Amino acid sequence: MFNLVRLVTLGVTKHTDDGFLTVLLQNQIGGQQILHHDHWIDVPPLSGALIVNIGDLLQASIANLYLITNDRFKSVEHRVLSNHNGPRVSVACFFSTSLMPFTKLYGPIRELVSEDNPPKYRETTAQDYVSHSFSKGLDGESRLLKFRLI
Ligand SMILES: O=C(O)CCC(=O)C(=O)O
Ligand SMILES: [Fe+2]
Repeated sequence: MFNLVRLVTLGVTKHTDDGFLTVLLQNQIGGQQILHHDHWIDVPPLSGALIVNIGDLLQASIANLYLITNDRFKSVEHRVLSNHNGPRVSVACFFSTSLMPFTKLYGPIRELVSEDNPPKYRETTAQDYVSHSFSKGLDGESRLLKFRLI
């Protein structure tokens, strides 16, 4: 249920992750930043600490055992700056079924929607969502817009 992908990071432009959760270990070089109220904040390297990022699918949808949060949780915008203090290594586990051909639909969890808080996203499979993410690339605009109802 997860993909282990990261290798050596040379720098990554602003984006959110397209799965449910990402768990990440970075070495002492640092470089990751999150966007908070329009300011980039360093995520300092802490020996033995893991970074856990919420991804788009957790923000927008929910599976029976996960959550579908209808924007209650937000996928964090983040980026990685490369610097010249030494080789940067990060190891990331992306929790998603990604491009596997599963037909399970993810949409806002019933318990979190109401007349006052209607669903903000239409249902999608993880495969369709990640295909959209791959074709869109990291252009700085949220991929969730395509699935947004209101
Ligand atoms: O290397 C990092 O710190 C993060 C990389 C990242 O954001 C990603 O692969 O999605
Ligand atoms: Fe990321």
